[in-house]
Amino acid sequence: MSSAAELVESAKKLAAFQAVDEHLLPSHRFVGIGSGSTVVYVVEAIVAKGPSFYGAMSFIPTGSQSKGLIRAAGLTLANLDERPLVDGRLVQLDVCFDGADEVDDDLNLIKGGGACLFQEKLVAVAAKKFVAVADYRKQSSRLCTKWKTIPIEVLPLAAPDVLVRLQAMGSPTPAIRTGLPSKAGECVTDNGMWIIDAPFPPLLLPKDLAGEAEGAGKDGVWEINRLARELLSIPGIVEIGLFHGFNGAEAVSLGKEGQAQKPVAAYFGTAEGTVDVQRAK
Ligand SMILES: O=C[C@H](O)[C@H](O)[C@H](O)COP(=O)(O)O
Repeated sequence: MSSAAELVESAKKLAAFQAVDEHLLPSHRFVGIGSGSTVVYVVEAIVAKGPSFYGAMSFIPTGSQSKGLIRAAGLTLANLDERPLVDGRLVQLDVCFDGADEVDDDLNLIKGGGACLFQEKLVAVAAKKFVAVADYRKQSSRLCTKWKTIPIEVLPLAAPDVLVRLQAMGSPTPAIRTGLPSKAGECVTDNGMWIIDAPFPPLLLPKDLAGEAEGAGKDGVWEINRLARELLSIPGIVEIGLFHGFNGAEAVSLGKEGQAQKPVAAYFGTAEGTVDVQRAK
């Protein structure tokens, strides 16, 4: 491995270990495990705590890679729909750890670089608390600055129409993701869908509009919440890789438990060997 690649790997590991140390408690029973290369270290950090710490916990995967990680580590696997009912409702996950492709100033995320966004969102919204883990390359003030496309999971049959609709919204070159080099043809998700990567100019935060709500989307520049709503209104789009809105703590005060997509904190391993923690204000 080159030294640049080693720096990135060690940054991911530092972030994951600190996030697990600060957010996983021995009293926790249901823990979401996201997808991607950083989450590998989350599982490593959990295993390092020993069976007396994690033995009573069940781990909920966000896709087939994550399921494999949980199994290989010898942790107890449970599917999202297998949580017990309490007062007629599926019990919430205590915490969920997941990676991100880009994180903005307000902890909105782009996810789906590894085509796992749909189950990731289902697990994130089922958790009381979502914690993002990443390396320094993922931090930016506005989404679509460094990671320039939004991954969108679509029904294959609808993909050509969705491409046209995205172009009409101002995404210049939306493209169906290929499975190359490992698979000829389209990238097929864990849910049997395809991914469209749709480029957009850097997204505005609600605070950028300062009362000019009608300006959202003007001149092809979108405010994040409005763009998310518009994308999800397109028939054929199953889910989008924008994680936005509010976090678990805010959901409680808003009376919207079970709808929180944003992390309460993002942990970024740095190239200097430290961890930069961005917490919700
Ligand atoms: O589809 C993949 C997921 O959203 C990942 O969590 C995201 O791409 C970040 O992955 P990594 O930790 O490999 O950068």
